[in-house]
Amino acid sequence: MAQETPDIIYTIVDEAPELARGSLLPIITAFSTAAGVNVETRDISLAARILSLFPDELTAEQRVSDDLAALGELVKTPDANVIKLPNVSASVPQLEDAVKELQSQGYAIPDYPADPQTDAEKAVRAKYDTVKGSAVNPVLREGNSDRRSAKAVKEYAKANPHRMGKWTAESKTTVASMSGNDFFANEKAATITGAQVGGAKIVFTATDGTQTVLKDGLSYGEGEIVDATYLSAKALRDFVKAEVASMEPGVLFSVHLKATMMKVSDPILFGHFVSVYIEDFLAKHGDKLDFNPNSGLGALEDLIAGNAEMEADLKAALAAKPPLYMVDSDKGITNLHVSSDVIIDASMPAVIKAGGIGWGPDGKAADTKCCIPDNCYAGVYDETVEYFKETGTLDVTTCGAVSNVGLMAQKAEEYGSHPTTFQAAADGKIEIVLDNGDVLHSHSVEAGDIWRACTAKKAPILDWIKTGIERFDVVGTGAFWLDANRAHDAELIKYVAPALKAAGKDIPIMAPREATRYTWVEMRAGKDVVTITGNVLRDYLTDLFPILELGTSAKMLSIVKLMNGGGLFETGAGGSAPKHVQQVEEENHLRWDSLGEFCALGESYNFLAATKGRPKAAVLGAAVEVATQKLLLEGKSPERKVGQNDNRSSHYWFARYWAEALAAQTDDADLAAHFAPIAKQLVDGEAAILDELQVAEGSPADLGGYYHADPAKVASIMRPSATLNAIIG
Ligand SMILES: NC(=O)C1=CN([C@@H]2O[C@H](COP(=O)(O)OP(=O)(O)OC[C@H]3O[C@@H](n4cnc5c(N)ncnc54)[C@H](OP(=O)(O)O)[C@@H]3O)[C@@H](O)[C@H]2O)C=CC1
Ligand SMILES: O=C(O)CCC(=O)C(=O)O
Ligand SMILES: [Mg+2]
Repeated sequence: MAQETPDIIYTIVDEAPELARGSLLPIITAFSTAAGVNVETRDISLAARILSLFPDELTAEQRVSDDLAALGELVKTPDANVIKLPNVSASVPQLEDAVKELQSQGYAIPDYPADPQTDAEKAVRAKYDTVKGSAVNPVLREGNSDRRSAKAVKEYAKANPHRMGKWTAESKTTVASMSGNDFFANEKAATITGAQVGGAKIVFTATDGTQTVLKDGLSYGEGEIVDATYLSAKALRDFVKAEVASMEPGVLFSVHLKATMMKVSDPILFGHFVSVYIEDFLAKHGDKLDFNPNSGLGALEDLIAGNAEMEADLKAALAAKPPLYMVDSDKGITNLHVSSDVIIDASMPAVIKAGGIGWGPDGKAADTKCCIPDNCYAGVYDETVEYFKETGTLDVTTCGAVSNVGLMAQKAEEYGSHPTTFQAAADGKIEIVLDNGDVLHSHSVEAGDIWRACTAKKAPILDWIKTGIERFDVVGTGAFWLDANRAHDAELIKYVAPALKAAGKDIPIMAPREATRYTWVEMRAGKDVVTITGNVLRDYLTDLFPILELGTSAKMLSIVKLMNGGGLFETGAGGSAPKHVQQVEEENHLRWDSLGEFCALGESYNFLAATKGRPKAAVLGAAVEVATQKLLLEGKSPERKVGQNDNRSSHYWFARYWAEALAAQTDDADLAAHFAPIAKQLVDGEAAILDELQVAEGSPADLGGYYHADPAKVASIMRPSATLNAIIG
């Protein structure tokens, strides 16, 4: 890292937002420089994170610094002002692809050891495990989450409703969950106090008495909520079998998990769905193949490619089961292809937005059974599905805005649990043993069961309650989503209820299912509603409501108020839209909407102005807001098809409106004088610029790599207008 902390750090990431950065960041940098604001980048892409693991294998020129680790330190300081774009949370197949790509580019990094045997392989695997799954967000999110739509964005969505599928009472779409023995049912929780404060370990004791320390060196503080639970593998398999057996004709089968964030537990859950679905095939060929069902059908197809008998048997095994919900029916990619393809926070809202519809192997829309095995949060989707069956499609022209305040800081709750999640190697018990000798939690488990421990620390809890109350005061309607009948939530309520009483606030506390219905009813009546939730619901709800209200969660403003005073401004609430990259490769049209980036940028300037006394940053921020509103009103956001506005042309309009707003403002005469001629050039150059941006559209684009694209190629694809480049300078 540079000696001095930059005013603003903009992240280098992957996939569509990274392509968008290629065109947007030069504009941001040029405008910032004019106001004396310095913007630097830090690379948190999957490729960079992989390369930073192996300095010894790389040449001096190839080595990259561990920017994520440096940022992880920065966010603990008041100086942090980071704009964080969505990045890939890699599944194992994605990680393997990225490694192969880097090797093909001449980086001598080791293969990903799928089944490490030697110590050397185990060491390599341990390194790769640190970049697997959701490995960035938990490091940077040293604060709680505040996500909402900017007023202009919401008003635009009401005036320009997106397409929605029709909900009818006859829909056969359902949500199916286990009847017990899941994480929800088996949860135990306690709040650490007095002599319990201090170290702890997690110990597995097999039925024959042998003990294994699964995790040592844990440390719990005063007031920290610690919970533990497990999900029975046997109960899960029984559930999957029963749900497959009870399918109605014409309905698609699907499973919705979060294998990226829950990178230890959910790939295993996914694997059970895969192995039940192709049980006939595995019974016949399983022994001959080195196949781990957790990797999905995509990996199996690769493994048996060219073996006609196995290919035919796999086809027959799948045909013997109900039709699967498809990720991409044109390409034959099913729900069970790879665990990172169907991510619940995006996939369930997509089904609901479409009117309870998924796409089947025949490419036709159909009702869908959505399996969400664990009951902790499945009720949110079940209640939503039932609510829409009863009440019909949401009217986006009249509904209110749903915002969220989420407990997230310091790896709160399930999303911090991967280091303390284990699959039981045999029958026995798993316990959390405190240094004072207390057994905090104990569970009897069977081989294969998935056990996990989660924590929520006191300071983040108190900050979350305070922020929740503040937002409630602004919004006027809302609730704390906590279930008094769930062990963890009951401990949290012991914080929330007294805090509400002390503050004299009458904010309801409701279990997720009840709160879901309450929120739909109120927002449908036109009221704005704030949902004050834990970490998982923060993630789920900030996709669910925006995807229905705004068409996409990419348009959300996503602020992380860091605990030590800094600011982290995430762009949107959604992901990195891999489909958008494919479209660029095929026909050089990027439909990624940078609205989330615009919102984050405005906030970041305002934060800089407020915390560092930088009035010029405030002028930039105010002008960003004016430009964003105008862009929406003038309909200059990206559209889906070649020849329409795309990401690049929308950035041109953004730059132009931004320069015009800076030229027109009267708070800073120097900036007005600087931007007046730039605004004029952008106006005069309109025809030439739009023409130059259009030229290559419709033909394939070579990015020189997927995870590690060639910066020169990306720059030339994303900045094809010489006229615009000359003006931006
Ligand atoms: N904060 C983070 O870092 C996050 C990262 N991810 C990562 O993103 C990847 C993809 O996840 P996935 O679940 O497919 O979700 P995405 O949010 O990437 O995509 C879902 C769909 O939402 C629409 N969409 C999303 N963002 C935009 C945008 N800016 N402009 C226009 N449309 C948009 C697209 O619809 P359409 O195709 O119809 O245009 C897209 O196909 C994964 O690798 C995941 O790990 C996911 C969530 C958050
Ligand atoms: O980190 C991830 O994998 C996803 C994060 C996410 O979906 C969110 O915060 O909304
Ligand atoms: Mg999310």
